This record gives sequence, structure tokens and C-alpha cells, in this order.
Amino acid sequence: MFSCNATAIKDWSFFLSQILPLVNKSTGLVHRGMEKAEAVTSSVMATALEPDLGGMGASRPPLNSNHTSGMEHVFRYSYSEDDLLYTDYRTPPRDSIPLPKAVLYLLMVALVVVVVAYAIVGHLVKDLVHEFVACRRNMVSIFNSILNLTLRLDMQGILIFLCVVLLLKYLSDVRPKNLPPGPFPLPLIGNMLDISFSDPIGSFNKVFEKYGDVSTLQFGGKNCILLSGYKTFKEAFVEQGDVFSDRASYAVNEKLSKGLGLLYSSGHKWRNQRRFALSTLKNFGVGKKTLENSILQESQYLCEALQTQQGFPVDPHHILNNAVANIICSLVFGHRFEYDDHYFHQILQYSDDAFQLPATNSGRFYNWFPTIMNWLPGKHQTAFNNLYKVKNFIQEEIEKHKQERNRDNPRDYIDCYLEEIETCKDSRAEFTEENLMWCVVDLFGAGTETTTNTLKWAILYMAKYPTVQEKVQAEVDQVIGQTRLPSMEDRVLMPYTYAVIHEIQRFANIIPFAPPRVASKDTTVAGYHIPKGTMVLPLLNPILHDRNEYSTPDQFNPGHFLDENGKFLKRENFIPFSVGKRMCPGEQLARMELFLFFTSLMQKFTINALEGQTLGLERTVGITLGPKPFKIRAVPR
Ligand code: HEM
Repeated sequence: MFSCNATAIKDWSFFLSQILPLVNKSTGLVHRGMEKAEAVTSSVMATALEPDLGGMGASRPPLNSNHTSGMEHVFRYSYSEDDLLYTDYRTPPRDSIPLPKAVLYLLMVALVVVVVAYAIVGHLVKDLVHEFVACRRNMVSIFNSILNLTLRLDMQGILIFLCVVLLLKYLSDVRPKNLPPGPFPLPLIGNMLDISFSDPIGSFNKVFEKYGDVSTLQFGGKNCILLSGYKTFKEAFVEQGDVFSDRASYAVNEKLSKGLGLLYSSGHKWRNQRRFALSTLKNFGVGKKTLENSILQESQYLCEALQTQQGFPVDPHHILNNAVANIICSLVFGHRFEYDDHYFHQILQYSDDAFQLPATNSGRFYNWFPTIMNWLPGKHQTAFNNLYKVKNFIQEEIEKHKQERNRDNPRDYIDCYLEEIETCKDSRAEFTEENLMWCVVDLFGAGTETTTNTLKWAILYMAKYPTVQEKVQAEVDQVIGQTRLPSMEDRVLMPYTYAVIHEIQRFANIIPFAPPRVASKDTTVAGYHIPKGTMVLPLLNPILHDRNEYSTPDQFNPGHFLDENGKFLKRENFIPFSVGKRMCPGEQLARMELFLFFTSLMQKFTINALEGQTLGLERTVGITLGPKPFKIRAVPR
């Protein structure tokens, strides 16, 4: 009566779209004057098929909700004579019938086991046949043996055929058409084995080198697109800024921030919080002379603290961390902390533990098996506890602000935020005390570790590459001298120092990949299809080590940022702060801190390695990559 090939039947909706109009026609259901019995048939059929008729709802007349009495309900699906029942129905994309992956894998494994077992049994059967022949048993038993053998061989063939079909199905499912290339994912574990536990960044680099700017890895049954290359970054994060502005949600960041704050929030809430943070930081002097003065004051405290070491071996971590943290503290809390405040040092350490967790092995395991990991001890538990202490510390500051604030004269970010909680009418923007706490956690974490680690690398490189240090000092002496403080205006007169700061950031590459984003709709990047909901990992490392851009990408070479006349060379693809809507909101602040702290240190000290020691370039593992603990001598000049 109608033609219906195997492919069409496989596509259930397509099959229905073919068959239903014919069934309706043949039963006369398209006419108003239908018999009640036919209408009942129609109603029952339509109800039974409803789950598969999602696309048809739109073309269906609205249901009569008052259909509880008599036989009225049989007219639920009636329509005018001219209405063709399924005119608006469009065949959905022809995905094959989805089978739960776990079931599929289990079936595959079970079948492989059966086939292997069967091969062994097959040998036994063969031996049996030989035995039968050898023993010249009667014809009946020989006939039975042959029959058995044939049956079993048939079964074996069927099983092998099924295995091949399932394997082909797995292979076609595993990498949907036009998704970027990548290493082949194994059933259940995906590409877990492709990412080294000790050196995840090295592993991402290898994937990048093999597959290029856009590649796919699979974790936990989900595809994750690795994006790199300056052009690709711009295409995705700038030109399609709105599509890629949400953060991917995974177990660790859910636990760390519950989707609040600045770093891991998304959508309307994130947009409003970020806008507010940027404008408030600007009001309190970011990018202006007022903030420059407070950084210069802090750099004097920093130099005094180093001076007290009198050139003895010192690990610069605490001093630098305290100095940098004080800048963000004065913007957010309205005050700074002394360098010998051990409680504050502890809080900084706790904040760092929590901030780095997503990139550690404990964080990775937590993402894969959150329920189990919640019960197991480990670094993740320490980080969660430590975050709790940081939250308490911040909560105390918020309480103090609530008591002491003067509404007419907000002193800092917290005062302004408390004001916003009272005045903001947009409840979806979530200006709440809880969100305030998470925003401060993020400003504190993101604003401290990043700049501290960059300055630690700066100190280490100066000790390791003394000729570079000498040139910087010569320029500092020439432009600033020893009697006045540095200023941001000196930057244009100090191309070498400015180039060195850029090279420190490029070579140290403290954030090799930005926190993952998620595609908010189906899109295309570099010609590849990126389906809605896919996680995207922005790799900054290959961009800062691009061989086509930097002559010696794997060496510390300030020449990368100098032209042939020794003038500063601005490079468009130098993007340690990332690009697009989610790029670092602290870039201006960080650049100011780096220039003023670094030049102040170079003005007052010569940084030396300890005698007989070669400083290494090993890194810690985390969201930001700092140098492993090291000691230097800061000799006053
Ligand atoms: C050398 C110093 C710094 C570097 C290299 C750096 C780099 C970055 C990078 C690469 C991102 C991720 C961007 C993305 O997802 O595409 C980021 C985000 C962020 N940074 Fe920085 N950053 C630095 C300093 C700071 C400072 C001083 C602050 C303090 C205001 C800060 C606050 C933030 C925040 C709040 C985010 C999250 C933004 C969002 O998700 O919307 N950063 N930073």
C-alpha cells in the first residue's frame, strides 16, 4: 500500500509521517462528519503516538480543556476540512534510535566475551567431530554432531555480525559529523588516558600540535573542544562573543561557587555582576592616578620589607603576595594588611588552595566522580575547608562594613555593593549578600595569585638572566634615577623594561588555558560544527608560543617585543589576559601593578641567585602556574 524502506522505518518519526496520513485517510478521519467510533480510534491512536509527535503540536488545533463530560473528548483532534493533519510536520534530523551509551558498551563487551568463548568452544566441537569420525560412531550421532556444529557456527557468525554492527554504531556515534578531529576516545573513559596527570598542559599542547587550532577530546561521555590560535580565538570569543560568554559548569566550580561570583557565573547574573565590578573598580581609581599612588606606596613597603633581609637568602613569595593582595584589599575592603600578619598569610594560602583546585588532579577526579570524592579524603577536602575559612574572613569584613558604612560616602567595593543590594530592582541580577561574598572571593583569588606569580617569575628570570637585569637597571637609572619614584608615564621612555615585562608574561604564561566556556547555541568555528552545550577550553599557551609570531618561542628573549631600532613592538596576538567578553577585567590594574612593582624593585635591588645554585624553571600545577619555591638574594643597590 505504501513504500517504506528500512532506513525510513529506522527513523521512527519519518515512518510515522508516512504512515499516519494514509491511515487517517483510509479511516476517513480527515472529515468533520466522522463517526464517533472512528473518532475514538483517532483519539486513542493520537494519544498513544503523542510522545513521537512533538513536532506536530504546533499544527494541531488547541485542545478543548472542558472535555470531561459525555463523548466530547472524542473531538479533541477534530479540525477543519481544509486542514491537512500533518502539513507543518517536518522530518527531524535523521539521528539513529538513541541507545544509552552504557548499555551499548556493556552489550559490546558481553558480545566480545561470548564470541571469544565461542571460538574456544568451536575448537572443542571440531575435536569432537574428529573423535566421532575416528570412532566411526553410528550415522545418527554423526548427523547430530554436524547439525550442532552448523548451528553453532551460524550463531558465531550472527554474533560476529552483531558485534560489527554495534562497533560501527559506536564509531559513528563517537565523533558526530564535522566535529573537530582529535584522538580516538575509548568506550567509558573517553580521552582520560590522553591527558597526563603530571603534565596536563603538555598533553593539551601535544593534542594541539597534532590536530591544530580546533580539536576534540571526550571526557565523561561529553565532547570538549580545545580552541587555540589567535585567529580562531577572535572568531570564537570576539566575533561570536555572546555565543561563548557562558562558563561551562562542572562539579568543582559548582561546589566552589554555586554558579555565583564573577569567575564561574553565567548569563544575565554574570553580565550585571561584571559590569558593576568594572565600574566600581574604575570609580576607585583603576586606570587613574589615585590607584597609581597607592601602588607606589605599597611598593615602598615592599622594598622596605626586602631591605630588612639585608641580602640574605629569601623566598620572595610571602612579601610579594602580601604586597599584591594589599592592592585588591584596599579596593575591596578599604584597607591593607601588615607584612607580618600571619593570619592574613594563612588566608592568602587558603584562597590559593581553593583557586587552584580545578586544575589539580584532585579537582579532576572530583569532576569525574563527585559523589564518591565527596566521601573520600584528599586535597579537594582541604581546599573546600580552606575556602570555608576564606569565606568566614570575608564575611567578617562584610559585617564590619554593614555596621560602619556611611551611605553618602562609600569607601570601597563592599560599601558600593551593599548599596546596590538595597537599590537594585533587577532580582535576576542577584545583588545579594551571598553573591557579594563570592564576588569578593573571586576578586581576591583572581587578583592576587595571578600578579604575584608573574612577579615571582620576574624575580626568578632576573636572577637567572643577569644580563637582562643589567639592561633594565641601566634604563631605570637613566630614566627614573635613584631619587624619585617610578611613574606610569615613564613607560614610553623605557622600551626595554616594557619589553622585558611583556616577555616575562609571555614566557611565564601563568594561565595556559582559561576556565572553560560553553557554546550557548549551535555554531561553527574554523569551519567545524560546535553543537549547543559543548564545553570549549581556550588554550592560551600555544598562542603565546606561536612559532610564526616569535622567533625563539621557547627562550626568554625580550627581543620578541623590540623592533630593529630598539623601540617597543606591540604584538596583536599577545593575549595573556585572553580576549572577548570574558577577558580579564583586572588587566589594567595588573599592568599597572606589574610595571610599578617591577621598576621599583629594579631601582632598589639587584636580584642574585644563591652561590653555586642554578635556578630551575619548574612550575607548580594549578589554574595559575607559579615557579616552584625558590630563594634569591635581593642585594640593595
Ligand atoms: C598578570 C595578571 C593577570 C592575568 C595574566 C590574568 C588573566 C586572566 C585570564 C586569562 C582570565 C580568563 C579570561 C577568560 O575566561 O577568557 C581572567 C579572568 C579574570 N580575572 Fe584576571 N588576570 C590577571 C590579574 C587579575 C587581577 C589583578 C584581577 C582583579 C581585579 C583579575 C580578575 C579576574 C576576574 C574577576 C576574572 C573572571 C572574569 C570573568 O569570568 O568574567 N585578574 N584573568
